[in-house]
Amino acid sequence: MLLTIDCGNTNTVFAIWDGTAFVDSWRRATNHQSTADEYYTWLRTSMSLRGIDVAITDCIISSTVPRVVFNLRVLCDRYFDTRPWVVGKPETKLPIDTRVDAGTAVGPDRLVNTVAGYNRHGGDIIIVDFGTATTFDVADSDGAYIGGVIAPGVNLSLEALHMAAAALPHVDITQPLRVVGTNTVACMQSGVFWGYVGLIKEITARIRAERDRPMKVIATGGLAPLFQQGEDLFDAYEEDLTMHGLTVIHKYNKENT
Ligand SMILES: Nc1ncnc2c1ncn2[C@@H]1O[C@H](COP(=O)(O)OP(=O)(O)OP(=O)(O)O)[C@@H](O)[C@H]1O
Ligand SMILES: CC(C)(CO)[C@@H](O)C(=O)NCCC(=O)O
Ligand SMILES: [K+]
Repeated sequence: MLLTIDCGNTNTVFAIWDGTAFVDSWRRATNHQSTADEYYTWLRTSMSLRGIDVAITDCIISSTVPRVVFNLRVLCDRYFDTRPWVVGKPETKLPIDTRVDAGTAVGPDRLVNTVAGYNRHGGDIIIVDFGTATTFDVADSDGAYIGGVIAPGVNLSLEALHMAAAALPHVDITQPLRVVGTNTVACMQSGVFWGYVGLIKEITARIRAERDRPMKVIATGGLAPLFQQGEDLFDAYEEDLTMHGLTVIHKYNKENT
């Protein structure tokens, strides 16, 4: 069985792939101080709580936080007796090209999303991922990653208002009924929600114009469904896109090395 690990700046998701489907997945806060022993104890407990007793033989990691990779490597080595594939490391090959400025270290999550999007939908697509940051990744007609856009994440935008302005509270994102807020919380939610709808529309329209061709927009990340409500922003929403990409990259490396 394959263990796929997607480590973002906020959350780390572990999933088990049986070659055909995901058996289950678990999410925890990203913390570079977590040790291999802590990961293992937590994972074992999480698995047994769901009645899952399978042997992990392979592992692949995508991490936007370089510091956590060390302990995840130790986890794989000590407890699963396997050397993990780490996306972004030279020994882990990608089934797509990367055409960006020399010296650019593209976030592994963005490369994985592009692999997954191309695998499911073919080329000329835009992938929007609502994580800590909101990223737009552009795949060429041959699936190559050719760049994209990085915008502040939805929760980060709300948090920034709270952090910087003494009178602005901590609020959660939701779709406001009206644009004109009649209280502080509603005003903040309106600014971020409708501002984001505009951001998504404008950026995808400009990418299509710049590329001068039709392009499908695939969304992933926990907050994507919120923005899809009543708006025609995405052609598809795929919750498991990053995890799917990890399985594709793992298969590619198993078959080509
Ligand atoms: N309505 C909502 N309001 C606030 N948060 C939400 C809502 N719906 C889903 N979420 C959150 O969205 C998050 C989805 O996680 P996702 O993996 O897409 O990105 P992340 O974990 O925030 O960022 P990163 O991957 O960069 O660590 C979850 O933490 C979930 O709690
Ligand atoms: C943009 C984030 C934070 C999104 O998770 C991540 O992909 C990252 O750290 N990227 C590095 C810079 C880049 O992708 O160009
Ligand atoms: K993510």
